[in-house]
Amino acid sequence: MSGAREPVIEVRGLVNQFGSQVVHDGLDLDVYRGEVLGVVGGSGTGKSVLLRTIVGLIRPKAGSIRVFGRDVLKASDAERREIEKRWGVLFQDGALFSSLTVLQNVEAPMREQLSLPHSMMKALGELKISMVGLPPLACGKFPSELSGGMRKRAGLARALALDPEIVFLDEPTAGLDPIGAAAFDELIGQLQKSLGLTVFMVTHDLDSLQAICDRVAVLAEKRVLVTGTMDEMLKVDHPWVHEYFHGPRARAVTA
Ligand SMILES: Nc1ncnc2c1ncn2[C@@H]1O[C@H](COP(=O)(O)OP(=O)(O)OP(=O)(O)O)[C@@H](O)[C@H]1O
Repeated sequence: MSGAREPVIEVRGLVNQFGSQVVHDGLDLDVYRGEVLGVVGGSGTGKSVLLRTIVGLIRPKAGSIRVFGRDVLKASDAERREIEKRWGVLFQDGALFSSLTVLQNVEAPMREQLSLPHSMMKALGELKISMVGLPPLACGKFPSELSGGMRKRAGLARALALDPEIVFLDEPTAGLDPIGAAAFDELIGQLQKSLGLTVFMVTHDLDSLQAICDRVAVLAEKRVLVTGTMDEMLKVDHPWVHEYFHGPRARAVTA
């Protein structure tokens, strides 16, 4: 993680509500440039909703979200497009277009955002696909022809299509076997270091937290209850945090 703590995402007083259900109530969070932040919390605490709100898929009821110092909720459409070019998102299921090949999926954000000759997009797409450890043969395959792990990698290649500064990952290792999950963690860690990425990662995976996260943010009680390193999490006196970081699964990871 870089020494200067420059916040690239600043969330303040966020309120999200669906009908009578308040999911976030005054949530604050900073994400610093170059860090890998793991976002954890019990099921339904609003981790995915937080990610989706930051990237503009959910409009919050109240609060402010600054990304790269700009208020994304008040940005014009043109400003938003400029900001969106600077991040990539990997959704839980990869969210690939099923009717497009892997290469066409990776080219899609380039077609939308850049005006480049097709030969250049193809070359860049192939580069991203190799960066995530997929063989060249994968370029011409459709998502349905890939394993779950390969689909995640293809989704990651698409998230990297525009050379983003921030990557948002929603439970990237969910559904992978432990070896596949460890390999995916290693890939994210390597890419983060070599590309200097800031990573916002929603996860349930204690191995991922231990392996690649610089800091952890715990969602509970409709807000970010606490942030800190894994070591700091061990000292937090809160029932859910204690159970999560001291439970049998945690002991196996931190031992
Ligand atoms: N578009 C929506 N409309 C209505 N309710 C929603 C919507 N999106 C999410 N919710 C509700 O908001 C709450 C938080 O959902 P979210 O998916 O963020 O949880 P999570 O912390 O990511 O959970 P999990 O760990 O189980 O994936 C849930 O109760 C969910 O039903």
